[in-house]
Amino acid sequence: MNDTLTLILYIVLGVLILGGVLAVLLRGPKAPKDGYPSTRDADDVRSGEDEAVTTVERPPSAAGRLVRLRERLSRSNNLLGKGLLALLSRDKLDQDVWDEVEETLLMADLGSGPSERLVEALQRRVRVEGTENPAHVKQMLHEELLAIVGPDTDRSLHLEGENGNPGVVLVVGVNGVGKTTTVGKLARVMVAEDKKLLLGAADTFRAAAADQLQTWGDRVGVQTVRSEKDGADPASVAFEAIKEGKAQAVDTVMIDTAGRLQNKAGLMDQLGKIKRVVEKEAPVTEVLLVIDATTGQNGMIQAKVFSEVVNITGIVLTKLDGSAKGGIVVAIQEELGVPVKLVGLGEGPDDLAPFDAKGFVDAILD
Ligand SMILES: Nc1nc2c(ncn2[C@@H]2O[C@H](COP(=O)(O)OP(=O)(O)OP(=O)(O)O)[C@@H](O)[C@H]2O)c(=O)[nH]1
Repeated sequence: MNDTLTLILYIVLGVLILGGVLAVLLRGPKAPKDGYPSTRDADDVRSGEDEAVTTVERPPSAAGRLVRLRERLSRSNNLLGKGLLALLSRDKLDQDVWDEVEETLLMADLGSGPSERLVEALQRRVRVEGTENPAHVKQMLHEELLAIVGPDTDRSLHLEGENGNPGVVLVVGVNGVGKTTTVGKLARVMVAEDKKLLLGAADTFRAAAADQLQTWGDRVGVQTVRSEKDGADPASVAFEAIKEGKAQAVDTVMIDTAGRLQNKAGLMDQLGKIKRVVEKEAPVTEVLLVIDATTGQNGMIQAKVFSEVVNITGIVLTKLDGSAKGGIVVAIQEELGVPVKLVGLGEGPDDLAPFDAKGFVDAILD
């Protein structure tokens, strides 16, 4: 009896010990409450980081964007439109009125040549068509302004290359005009069109500039080629970007350049070198000069200097949402003989629109 009791006691004790050992073994290692302070291998993620890594935005297409952004263009430029229409609604369109019309156009940065031509064309039509009816004159103004902005100008962007090369887009302009922002916004447009692209951070003056570009790229899953060294040779970063772009068979490589240059000789050296070095790998298909629309005459001077240094193929006019001087579109095209291809109408990621002459004139006058 005693032996049986002892045996049962031993069995119960054995089961209890075995159960305890199994419970400890099966529980596994305990993770720290706030996650591990650093990653241990490539697939490991720090707590809270997993979402940031996997969230890639799908930006909207750029088609019809000027229509969405028209309100902003109207808001900043409707004083010009209203001023012109008030003048042209006067009972008598005498020389004083025409002088005031010309002054209003000049104030909106249209430039002296285009302002004079526009007034002459209107005067001629009023005389020939023999009417001063405000609605009719408004229609004439609409048509003549549109003619001067260039309704048939080819404003297509050359973003893709030929013969197996990627398209190479250089984005140039002085600092602060919105270059990096424009590259970021344009990258979104291309991603929306299912294009494969790569960014090159050739603005090596500030590490923050490359960070800013990379942030734009990361949001839409686009890689940025950059140098970790401040002040690295911009041409070599651009070259690496093109090489990588070719290896990955992307459609386009977009290069953001620095504008912080002291003088024309420095600018010429740097942009010239970037272009030369890049073209060892693939031809440059588009050189976009970014101009801040709020800088008026200063922007025009910058445009001239850049156009003497590099062959500009398109203008991006930024901050048109904050400028009442939309006439700069005409002045700059006239001065450089290069079309405005894109306009920036806000700080939002999708506030960049293809420039459309009719939409622009409608926004100012209607
Ligand atoms: N309102 C408005 N702001 C804009 C537009 N485009 C750019 N900006 C703002 O302009 C500022 C300068 O833009 P960046 O892209 O950093 O200019 P950047 O030319 O690259 O300047 P650096 O890197 O210093 O050479 C930023 O605050 C942008 O948000 C626009 O179309 N409208």
